[in-house]
Amino acid sequence: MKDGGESKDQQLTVALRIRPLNEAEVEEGATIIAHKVDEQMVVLMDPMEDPDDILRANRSREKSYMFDVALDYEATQEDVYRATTKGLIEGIISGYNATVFAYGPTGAGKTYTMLGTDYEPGIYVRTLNDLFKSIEETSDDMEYTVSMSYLEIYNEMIRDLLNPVSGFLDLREDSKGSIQVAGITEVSTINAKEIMQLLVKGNKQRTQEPTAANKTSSRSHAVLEVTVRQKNRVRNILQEVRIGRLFMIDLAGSERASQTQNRGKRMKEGAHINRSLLALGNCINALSEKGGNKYVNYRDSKLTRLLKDSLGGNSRTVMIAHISPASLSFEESRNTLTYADRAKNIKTRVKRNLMNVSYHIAQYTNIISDLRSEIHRLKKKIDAQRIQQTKNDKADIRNVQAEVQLHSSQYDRQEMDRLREQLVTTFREQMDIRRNLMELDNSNMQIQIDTSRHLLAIADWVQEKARRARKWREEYRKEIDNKDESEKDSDTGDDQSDVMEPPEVAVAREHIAVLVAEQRKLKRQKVELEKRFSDIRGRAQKLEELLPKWISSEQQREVLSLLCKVHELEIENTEMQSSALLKENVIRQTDYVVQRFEQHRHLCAEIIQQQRQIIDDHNLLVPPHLNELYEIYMRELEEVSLGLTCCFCILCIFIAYSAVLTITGFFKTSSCAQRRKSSTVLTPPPIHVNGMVNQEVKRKQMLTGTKNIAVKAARRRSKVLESDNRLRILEPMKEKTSISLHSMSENEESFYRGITGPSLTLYKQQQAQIIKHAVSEDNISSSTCEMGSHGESSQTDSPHGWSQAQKKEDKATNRREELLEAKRKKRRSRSFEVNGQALPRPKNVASRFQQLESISDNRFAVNSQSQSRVHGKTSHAAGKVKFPISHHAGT
Ligand SMILES: Nc1ncnc2c1ncn2[C@@H]1O[C@H](COP(=O)(O)OP(=O)(O)OP(=O)(O)O)[C@@H](O)[C@H]1O
Repeated sequence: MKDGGESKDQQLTVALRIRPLNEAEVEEGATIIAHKVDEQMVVLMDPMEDPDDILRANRSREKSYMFDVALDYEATQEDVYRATTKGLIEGIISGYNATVFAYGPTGAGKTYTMLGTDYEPGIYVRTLNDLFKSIEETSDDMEYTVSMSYLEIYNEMIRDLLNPVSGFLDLREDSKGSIQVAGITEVSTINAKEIMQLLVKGNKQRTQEPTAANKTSSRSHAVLEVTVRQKNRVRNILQEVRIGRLFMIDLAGSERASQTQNRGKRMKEGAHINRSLLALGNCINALSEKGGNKYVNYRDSKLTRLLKDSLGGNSRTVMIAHISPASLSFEESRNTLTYADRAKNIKTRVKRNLMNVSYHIAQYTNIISDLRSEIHRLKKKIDAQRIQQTKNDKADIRNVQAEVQLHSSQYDRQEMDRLREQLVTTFREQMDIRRNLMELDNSNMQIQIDTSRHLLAIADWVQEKARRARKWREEYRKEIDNKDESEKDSDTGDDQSDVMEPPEVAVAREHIAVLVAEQRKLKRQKVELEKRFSDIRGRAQKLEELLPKWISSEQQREVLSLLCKVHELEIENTEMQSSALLKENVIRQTDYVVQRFEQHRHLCAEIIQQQRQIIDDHNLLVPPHLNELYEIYMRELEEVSLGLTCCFCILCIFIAYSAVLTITGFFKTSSCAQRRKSSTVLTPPPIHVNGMVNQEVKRKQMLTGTKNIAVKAARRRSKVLESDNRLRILEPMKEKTSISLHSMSENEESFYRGITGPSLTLYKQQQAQIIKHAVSEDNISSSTCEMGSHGESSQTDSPHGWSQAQKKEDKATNRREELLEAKRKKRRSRSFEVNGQALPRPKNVASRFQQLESISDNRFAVNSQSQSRVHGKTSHAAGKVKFPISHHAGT
């Protein structure tokens, strides 16, 4: 399912209805305390107020409330319907979700509003009538299907009101996060009359008991769901299916035990009702809080779980609050008004539910139906042939032999019919399994997409945390600067930025765990299905082999083989559909991967900027090739109004840049100097070079927020790379890293020796390991390594080494380019793989990958050139370069 258009925030509409005073209330001498002042305002007066009581004069509990609509005893059912629900119908038909729910204490008139009476029908009937009218008006162009379900939540259990014998049902959250009632009866209807009959039938099943507060008190929450699916009759290439859902909910009334005088079973019901309404109240409270990270606990009751989308998700929602005007109900009315008042602040985010069904899939369906009619025709032909043959046999008196053989041929025919039946059954079974496998693949894809969505939410939080940590550090640094030296020594500077993880992130983690479990389950199911499929296929093949033995005429044989062919085609057809859907999902999955790269880019940019800031702030001298890399990075930023592809190549530069920082131990050294200057030290992330972490750097890293972000970023980066090996991101990285390692000159090495002193041995060991790893993993990187090292040695060994080295470098660059081109070709020809299945690569994804590949390759070329330049420069300018050692020594 795809989102249709933009989503927009929408405020919950709150209406208030005051019912007329009833006989019982009049008998008890109640006065009217709730008044409608105007179309939107109501006033509730305190019945305890005594105008002559001077002491209470300033403690008035009279209060006025504003709502979207205010209705009193004068309002008819039609008025209520028009003011609250009529406006939703157009939206439902266009594919929006909507909810109308009646809220209020027991006996306040909720069922009257929603269901009404035979003479004064309520919102259910009026809405459905109008809905069908609208459908009829547009049915020339549009094709509609309407289905409905009706359930009640009684004592925290769900009952199907259209099929009460089905027992209690469970609520399940599907992979898209929307709540479904497992096993609920969904009746497809074609007209309003039928839906009304179903409604009446369902209502009879609803739990209703007389209580002291209401003779026909509903002891359950009733939920009527109507789903409208709409699609254009004229077929387009991309056919849209709009799905609008309407929930109409008649809640049970909140009640006070004293008022209802309930005992035993009734009291238990009341407790359940109150519990779920309390949960609803809590959700309303949480949702109505403005700003901040609000956590809404929908899980406390079935009612709130079911209303999740209506309250906080994708739905236009109308709440009709009900109160009695009687002075006896003051407390209940006040509570209801307070909740309704809060509910006004709730915002939902509505979007149209569109499903783009590729018309090609519809075409495949047409092919299937064509094939079916072909099968039908062929079967008829077989029968006709059989009759004809029998007639001929009887008419031809000369063929005495045929009479003799009649028995045996009849036996043959029976046997063949049996065989044919078996064949058809096995084909049908195969088709079913194929379809199930297709559905499993789809669900699996959906799970992967959802997992990515949740991972993104977690990644967002990690970034936010890093931002907060940075802010805190800056403030802390400022504070430290303001303090004098003695205070600095005593101040340990505990990190105050450690903030609690928001509930959404915890929920995202929970969801991921659930999704992983679900994925495992699907995998098991798939294995089973595949096994069954291969068994059935084997059986079908055996049957096909047996066929010719039982067939008496050539014509019949042909017909039957055609029949088989038809089934084969049908199977192929299903496979095509499956692969089309898979491709669509792969595209969506790729979008998520791209999003994740985008996030990485932001993180990388931040780290680079921060590190650069430190270098600038403290006038640190950096090795020239590092500067070179930084320049390329900055150029890259300036050049383009960065598209997606650039985030990838910048990420690569960042990796090379950080790898150089890490490998050279630059920050190790500068951090020592830094530490003496200030208490805040930032270190680069431990970069995974061909899967290894520079342990020395890791050990030296200070306990700052940067470390956490960097470690997480590195981990995430390596995960992303693993997960999408099609991008072959590691190769340019490896190449870059190995080049940066090997293109280091003797001078540079001595420079590092000077800086790092004792850690040089360790650094050399690591370097050797990295190179070994790179060589064993990739031919290209190994060849570049070799080339790099040759260039170096000739450069340093010979006095005329520069020109020779230059030539060798050029040769090496050419060789590298050749190898890359070969690799690129190989990559392009490679098929697009999903779950081990080879698929042709979809056009737009292929072009996106090509962009990424070419940029990464270009980047590599530029980078390797720049490396060569750095190489040359360093050896020439060795005498001029002022290395950080002087800075270090100076400090
Ligand atoms: N606006 C109204 N006009 C006339 N009668 C009404 C109105 N509202 C409610 N009533 C009557 O008041 C009585 C109680 O109403 P209703 O059963 O709808 O209350 P309720 O809020 O659904 O109660 P419960 O939560 O106990 O089910 C019914 O007899 C109903 O006909």
